Amino acid sequence: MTEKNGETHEGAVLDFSRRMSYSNYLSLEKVLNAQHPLSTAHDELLFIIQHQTSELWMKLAIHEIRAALKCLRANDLQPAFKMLSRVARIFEQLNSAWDVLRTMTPSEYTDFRDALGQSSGFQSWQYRAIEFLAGNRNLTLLKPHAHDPDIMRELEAILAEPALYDEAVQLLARNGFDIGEGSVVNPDGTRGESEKVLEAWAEVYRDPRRYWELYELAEKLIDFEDYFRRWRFNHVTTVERVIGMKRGTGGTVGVSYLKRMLEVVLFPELWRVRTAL
Ligand code: HEM
Ligand SMILES: N[C@@H](CC(=O)c1ccccc1NC=O)C(=O)O
Repeated sequence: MTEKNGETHEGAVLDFSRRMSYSNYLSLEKVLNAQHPLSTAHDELLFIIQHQTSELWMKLAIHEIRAALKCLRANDLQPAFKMLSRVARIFEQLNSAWDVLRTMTPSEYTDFRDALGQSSGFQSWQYRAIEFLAGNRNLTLLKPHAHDPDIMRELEAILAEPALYDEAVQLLARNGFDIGEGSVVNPDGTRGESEKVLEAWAEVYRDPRRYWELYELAEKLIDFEDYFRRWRFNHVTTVERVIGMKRGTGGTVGVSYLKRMLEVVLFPELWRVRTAL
């Protein structure tokens, strides 16, 4: 094939003056011009890109969880399984990404930490959205977003709907199990334990063949929480490695706060059922 400038390359289209190109389709102009370091420190670009890519993967996780919720509500479990598997894989991707950030030493981080002011991952609204979607709903954590009506609307819309775990427990009810009052929500938005919900899951786990879809759903949720826990663990370990026991820019005590978050359980009866079998 001959292009009008006379050059060819393996039949590839070479003239994009009037066609949609790779960059056009992906809005790379915007994405690749969205890194604005505030210092001259070499590692600040790593820090920014690490967070931006994490936020992009979180955007996809939110998209998948919301779609999975719709499917569960419609008793359409197979597509929900596929989406939940994808969410776990996204977290696996986020977990591997810590290896890149860990190449940054404490001295290298100190070179630009002051430039971050009081900004912190604590203010990641997409991270909160994922926690809220899963079922961990601490309303105090809406506060850092009170100044932004668009984000507040988005988070409140998520809070207005049942969470992933509520949908799973409702599915138990629709399959004839007695779930009592359903999943227990503690005053701080974390999940407590219901004996009835535990007993229902125990029945499912005692006879997986009979309740295969509920069993598969439970295992998808456990998989998701497993990867989510690994993310929290990688985060706190990286933080300790980089800033030790310093207070966080977001105002918390730092590592001790993050260690406490390791104890949060998203789907309590699904973990306890293992002991009950
Ligand atoms: C050197 C790297 C990092 C350090 C030193 C660090 C430090 C911290 C600290 C100290 C906190 C507690 C809140 C505060 O007071 O600031 C925090 C929270 C948080 N960080 Fe990071 N972080 C790092 C990397 C990341 C990355 C790559 C992400 C990915 C998006 C992230 C997301 C978060 C989130 C979501 C929270 C809130 C956790 C919660 O409330 O449970 N952080 N971080
Ligand atoms: N909380 C961190 C700062 C930090 O890590 C951060 C700052 C701005 C944007 C994202 C961040 N990442 C995770 O918390 C610190 O105390 O050093």
